[in-house]
Amino acid sequence: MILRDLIPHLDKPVVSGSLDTVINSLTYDSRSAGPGVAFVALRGKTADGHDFIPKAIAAGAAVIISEQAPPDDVKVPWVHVKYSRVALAQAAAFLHGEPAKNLSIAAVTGTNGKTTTAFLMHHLLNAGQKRCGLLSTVVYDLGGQQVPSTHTTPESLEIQGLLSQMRDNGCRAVAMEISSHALDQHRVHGLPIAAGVFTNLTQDHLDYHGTMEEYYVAKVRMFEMIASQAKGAMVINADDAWGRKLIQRYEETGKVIKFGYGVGFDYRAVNVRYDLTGTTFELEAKGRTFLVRTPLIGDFNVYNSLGALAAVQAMGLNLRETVAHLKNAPQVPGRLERVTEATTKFQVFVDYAHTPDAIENALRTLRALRPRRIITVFGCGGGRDRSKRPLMAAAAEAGSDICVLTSDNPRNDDPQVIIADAVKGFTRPKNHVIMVDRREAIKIALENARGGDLVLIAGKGHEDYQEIQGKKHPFDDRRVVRQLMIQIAGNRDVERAEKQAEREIRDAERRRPYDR
Ligand SMILES: CC(=O)N[C@H]1[C@@H](OP(=O)(O)OP(=O)(O)OC[C@H]2O[C@@H](n3ccc(=O)[nH]c3=O)[C@H](O)[C@@H]2O)O[C@H](CO)[C@@H](O)[C@@H]1O[C@H](C)C(=O)N[C@@H](C)C(=O)N[C@H](CCC(=O)O)C(=O)O
Ligand SMILES: Nc1ncnc2c1ncn2[C@@H]1O[C@H](COP(=O)(O)OP(=O)(O)OP(=O)(O)O)[C@@H](O)[C@H]1O
Ligand SMILES: N[C@H](CCC[C@H](N)C(=O)O)C(=O)O
Ligand SMILES: [Mg+2]
Repeated sequence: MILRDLIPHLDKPVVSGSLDTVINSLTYDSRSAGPGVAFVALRGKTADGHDFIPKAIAAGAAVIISEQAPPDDVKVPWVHVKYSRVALAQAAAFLHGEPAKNLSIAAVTGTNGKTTTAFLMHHLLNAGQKRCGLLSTVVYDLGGQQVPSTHTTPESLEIQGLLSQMRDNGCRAVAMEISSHALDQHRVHGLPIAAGVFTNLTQDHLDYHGTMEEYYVAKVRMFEMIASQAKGAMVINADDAWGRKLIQRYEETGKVIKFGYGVGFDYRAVNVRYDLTGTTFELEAKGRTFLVRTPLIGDFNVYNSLGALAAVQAMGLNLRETVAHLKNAPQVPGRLERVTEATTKFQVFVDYAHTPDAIENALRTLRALRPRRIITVFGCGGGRDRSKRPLMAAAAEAGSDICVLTSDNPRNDDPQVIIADAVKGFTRPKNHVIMVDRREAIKIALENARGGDLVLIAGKGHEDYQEIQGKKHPFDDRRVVRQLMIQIAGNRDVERAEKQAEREIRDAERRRPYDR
């Protein structure tokens, strides 16, 4: 494209230089600027892209897009805009041929349940004959082709590139998680949302947003986007206090769909029952009652199921058929994923609970399975909201018989300091063990588990690494559990135990593949 074609797609740009300048691609990182590339200067949390404009020019950048006016002596074509993150989203959409125009977008935001809800919507849309892509914390699915996920919601430039590949692969819909960071940083600017789900809001990311109110304000942006569109459904958890605030704010738009357990909600669950193999409940919606079965367990997965069902129904799928498809929902990797067989003496679950609320919910769900005791292994992430650490410990202690406090991803923090922060949340000194090394901590839990017990390994879910001092080391809770179980059962040959664990993992993945 040439600069002239791009200009009408940006908000009030002030342009200097030749409008016939050719632009082949965009970047927001000076290190990948070069001839034919337009460099967009973003203000970041740790650096300011404007400081790197001279570097981008030295590398041969074709155009600069910036929140600063050009200096007098500059020779490179320059586009001065008010918000460069918005300009990046607009330019990326144009460069990729506006892929969102060909895709129906099912979005989900909230503190917990985004990945699970996105997986469910992806599964239901695919099963309902709308070939569907997926943007999630766990994986990006471009319509059958899977690529590793870098962010829950990547930068707008990456989003538009991924959406264009989905479109080219024949997708008609996409299920995507929208994080509060993405909303705050305009990563999803301009995307038309057919249905947007709000799961809940509880403490997380206060390191970034400062207060719960600010965190909520970021989430509101997704609903502001839907409110400003001609169409679109707002699917909101009406049992959540922040959800009710959203409902009040948008009720008059006529776009709100309420879900939860409350009487009179548009999608309401009653008579919920669950066991190790799944959950059954009655759905009251559209003046009818449907018997729903899902392989996901727990009350919170009832919420995730309700949100997903309501969203895809609002997007035009038949509710009765959709309810039937929920039976075959995939295991969401690392979300209450049972690593043991139903016949094993004690059960082990791996779960991604890394907030106080998620730990509380995961433990309440597991307690309802009536185990003899619950042993919980958990840690807190480094480089993240420090104030959630003691709250996570308090939630773990309240729901467990024994806690093994260990490391999650320490990142650049000192693991001992993280543990010291968390320990402050414990009230009963005798019910916890501290073991910094996560593998050893899991071993302690497994060695101490007896018949009828249940072990929860919380925090890392699907992650296949542990980040220590900026370096990612291979570490997958599910693999580690399998290896240790084999070793504890008598096969002390570590190499053979690892091989056997790999075979078991392959078998488990064959039995319960996630949607492809
Ligand atoms: C806190 C946060 O969201 N940071 C994101 C942000 O980085 P930043 O603002 O810190 O960027 P920066 O390092 O200050 O640099 C500013 C600009 O200068 C540029 N730069 C920098 C150096 C240089 O030599 N040249 C140059 O041009 C950078 O490319 C950037 O454009 O913008 C970057 C580019 O888009 C993101 O990659 C980065 O995500 C980081 C890696 C991150 O960890 N983000 C997490 C917290 C996040 O976004 N998480 C949410 C999920 C949370 C949840 O729901 O649980 C997510 O959606 O994944
Ligand atoms: N609706 C829900 N309400 C409360 N807790 C939930 C809910 N759904 C899932 N959880 C808990 O939160 C954990 C994370 O779930 P999930 O990955 O679906 O959320 P997420 O919002 O995508 O998280 P992240 O922002 O970190 O990617 C789960 O492992 C489970 O313990
Ligand atoms: N999206 C979350 C994931 C946290 C996962 C947990 N394992 C940790 O490292 O704290 C975050 O980036 O804060
Ligand atoms: Mg997620």
